[in-house]
Amino acid sequence: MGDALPPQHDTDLPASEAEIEELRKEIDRLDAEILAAVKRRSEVSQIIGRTRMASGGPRLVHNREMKVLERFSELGQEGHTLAMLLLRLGRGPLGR
Ligand SMILES: O=C(O)C(=O)C[C@]1(C(=O)O)C=C[C@@H](O)C=C1
Repeated sequence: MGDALPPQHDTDLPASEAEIEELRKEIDRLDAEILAAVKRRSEVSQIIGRTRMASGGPRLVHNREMKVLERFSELGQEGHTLAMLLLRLGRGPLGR
């Protein structure tokens, strides 16, 4: 990941045009990975939810949701928002 590039530090000069191009490619690759992971996460979450409800269980599991929120809280308030969105995506169209 990014091993063709020199180490980057906050004090470095801005990246060259060529480096910007490489970095944008890295962003494009990361976005594709993130999108695939979010789609899969939503599928898995919906499978669990449907299975639980089919056997009479609750739609939501509070302590699991707390764990997800905690996990993303290292990113601060935006991490909390991101975790909430992931949980909403997992609920599917009926859960919003
Ligand atoms: O872990 C579960 O039991 C799930 O149903 C998954 C999940 C999630 O998306 O993380 C979704 C809904 C629940 O309220 C808690 C967690």
